[in-house]
Amino acid sequence: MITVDAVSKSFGKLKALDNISITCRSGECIALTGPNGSGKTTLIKSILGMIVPDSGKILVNGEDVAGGWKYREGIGYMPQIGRYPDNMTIGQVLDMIKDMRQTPAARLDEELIRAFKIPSLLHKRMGTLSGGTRQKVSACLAFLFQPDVLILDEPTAGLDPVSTEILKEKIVRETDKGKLILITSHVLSDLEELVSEVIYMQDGKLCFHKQIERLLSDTKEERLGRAIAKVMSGI
Ligand SMILES: Nc1ncnc2c1ncn2[C@@H]1O[C@H](COP(=O)(O)OP(=O)(O)OP(=O)(O)O)[C@@H](O)[C@H]1O
Repeated sequence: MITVDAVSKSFGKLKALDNISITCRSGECIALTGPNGSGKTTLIKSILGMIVPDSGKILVNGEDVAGGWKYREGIGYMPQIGRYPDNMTIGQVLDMIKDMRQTPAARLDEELIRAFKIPSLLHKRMGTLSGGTRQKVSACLAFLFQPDVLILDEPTAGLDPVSTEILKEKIVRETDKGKLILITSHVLSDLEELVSEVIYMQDGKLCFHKQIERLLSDTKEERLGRAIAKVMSGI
């Protein structure tokens, strides 16, 4: 569970987060969406402890994120652009991260590694990978340690259609197991089969946080994109 309580963050005069309060519960797959520059990445980075808010409080599974890094072990994070040492191979990156975490092999989730056929690519150097293969490595790492919370930033960007389906099916399976999954994406058509709730931000403010069925029934729309457009145009 993630609780964001009255969080604000400014960069100079710009309020990137303006008094945001939201609660995200386990077993939900939540779309975090909004226009470019609305504060989504700033919110995610604040949850991950990569940005320190000016005010407010964030709890992840009951732990204050300002209180130390231990809580991060419970979060799998797939960044928009994964950055890895160029001269390491995929195999070395996977081994290094497994070594750092010291998780017993039996507790690793290697389902995506197999589904994306990563074992045949282990010898490839990170610096030579295509954008999509790099995304696959990031996805594998996000799910590897079976975290309770997954934060996926534009997860399907750059993935081919087959890999997108593999990742979407994985997201559904993990949500059904009771994980909390927060996804930012501009590709709403990719999200509508997955998500149970939508958080919409604009200009650093929370515009709404609704269950998807409620959003669709309130707007009498069948498509997520049209429903959001209707709410935001005030119809
Ligand atoms: N480190 C920073 N220094 C200054 N301004 C920043 C910084 N990080 C973000 N901003 C600004 O804060 C605002 C919110 O940015 P943010 O990246 O959170 O938006 P976003 O909703 O994730 O956008 P996108 O959909 O384009 O990824 C933007 O105006 C951005 O320029």
